Amino acid sequence: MQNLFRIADHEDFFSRPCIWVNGPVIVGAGPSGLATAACLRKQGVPFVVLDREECIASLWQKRTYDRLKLHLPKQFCQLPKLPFPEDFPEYPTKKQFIEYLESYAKHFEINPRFNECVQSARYDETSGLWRVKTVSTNGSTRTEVEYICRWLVVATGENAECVMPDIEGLNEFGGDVTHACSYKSGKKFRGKKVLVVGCGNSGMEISLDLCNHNASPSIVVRSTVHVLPREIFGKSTFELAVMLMRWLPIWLVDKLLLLLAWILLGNIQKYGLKRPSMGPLQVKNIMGKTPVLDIGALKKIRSGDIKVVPGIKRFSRGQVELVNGETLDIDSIVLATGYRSNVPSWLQEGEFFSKNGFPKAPFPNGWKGNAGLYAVGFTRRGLSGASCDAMRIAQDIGKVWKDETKQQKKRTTACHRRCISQF
Ligand SMILES: Cc1cc2nc3c(=O)[nH]c(=O)nc-3n(C[C@H](O)[C@H](O)[C@H](O)COP(=O)(O)OP(=O)(O)OC[C@H]3O[C@@H](n4cnc5c(N)ncnc54)[C@H](O)[C@@H]3O)c2cc1C
Ligand SMILES: NC(=O)C1=CN([C@@H]2O[C@H](COP(=O)(O)OP(=O)(O)OC[C@H]3O[C@@H](n4cnc5c(N)ncnc54)[C@H](OP(=O)(O)O)[C@@H]3O)[C@@H](O)[C@H]2O)C=CC1
Ligand SMILES: O=C(O)C(=O)Cc1c[nH]c2ccccc12
Repeated sequence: MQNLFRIADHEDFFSRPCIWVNGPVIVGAGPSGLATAACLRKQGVPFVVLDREECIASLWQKRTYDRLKLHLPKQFCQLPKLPFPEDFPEYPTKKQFIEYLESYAKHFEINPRFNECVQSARYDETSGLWRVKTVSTNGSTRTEVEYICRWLVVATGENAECVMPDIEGLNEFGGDVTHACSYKSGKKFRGKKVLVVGCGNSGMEISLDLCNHNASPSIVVRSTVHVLPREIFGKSTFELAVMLMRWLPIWLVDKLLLLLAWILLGNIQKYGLKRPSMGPLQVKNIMGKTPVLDIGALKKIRSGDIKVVPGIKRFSRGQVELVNGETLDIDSIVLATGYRSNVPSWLQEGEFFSKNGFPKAPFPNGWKGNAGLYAVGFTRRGLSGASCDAMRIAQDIGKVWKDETKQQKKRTTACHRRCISQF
């Protein structure tokens, strides 16, 4: 590793080794971190990528179910500078997407430092540098390291932690309770009555998967939900929306989408699926809540194979009591209650990021903070938003890098910071 070196005489109180990074530290080796690293590579800027897991794209490799496919067409999901292979289908499978990400990392020679969980990062005013502390564990051995760098790229994602709801009686339930991030397939739920809590894309697709494995799912819809067909007259709904957005205001695109959804799906409210008063794209933009792109759950709801139930009042042993007073016997619970950012738990900064772990400035301005701080993949616009951020960040850092390299060459002075040394 050429752009790292250990500052042997600079260890802190707990003899945590300090490592100088020549170039930015990127926290997270998911699609966002990989895209940023690839764009930096193209600019000739060295970098270090850190990830808490032992693989790239850990969300996709370890925390998603088997039947998952990308739900936006492939052209909206590929990362910068290396398109998907031509033989990929319109909606690549999770396996194909992971294969693509692996080859992407290889192509751009991105070798993350795995098993490095960032515990804190703070900007040191005196030195003008970022101090990034990590912990790695190997069995009972715990190693702490501090990385020191000039630029910090936050790429830990919108889905870093699972949201576990605090519902009365959940501890007394007694049966199997799984978060969507640990759900793999409906195989082990065959013949079981399963309560799926949450009706986003995860809750809907898991309910469908449970049906396909001969389980009996009930899905909790506690508030409202936008369901759209994944395709409208053979064309991707998302693609259609992107096209319409070029000419029309968002509220009008929303009205058209809802009209088309009504023609194709009919009135879904009669099944317990009440729509928000705001349109689907506006809800996504303002609240960050993704509309459900239906791939078959609605048909099962219509046929009664998936039962829609209102909010939960409380759980008791083997049972759930709903807000309408109904009580259901259930064997298992799947919590498809969503995810959250973990940035506030480790980044010691309050100007650029807000308390919810997202940049305060909305898209397209949430990628650059002060003092060399950047964020990639917090746009609520999926993989295409992450690609946009990555290109902007690499260009921004690349410009400074190139200017300084030019100046250094002119002066022909050896710069300590830029010296290429061995770790
Ligand atoms: C089930 C599911 C399906 C999706 N499908 C689509 C889709 O079809 N199209 C689309 O555009 N978007 C989709 N998304 C949105 C999703 O956000 C992106 O696909 C994508 O994974 C985001 O990439 P990311 O790199 O920003 O975050 P992630 O993929 O979550 O990667 C973040 C990485 O940071 C690491 N990390 C986190 N905290 C730390 C820490 N403290 N220290 C070190 N490392 C850390 C994690 O281990 C992880 O590897 C989907 C999301 C989910 C949950
Ligand atoms: N094929 C694909 O590409 C897929 C993509 N995804 C993406 O992953 C991201 C995360 O999706 P998802 O995991 O569905 O999370 P979401 O945040 O989209 O949905 C969470 C759901 O849980 C509900 N909820 C939360 N707490 C409770 C509670 N206490 N009681 C009842 N309901 C509750 C929410 O209801 P409320 O709205 O009332 O708060 C909401 O319906 C999204 O961007 C999604 O598009 C997910 C799956 C598949
Ligand atoms: O799948 C996701 O989570 C996404 O964020 C992809 C996405 C971005 N913008 C959208 C609008 C409608 C449906 C999905 C998306």
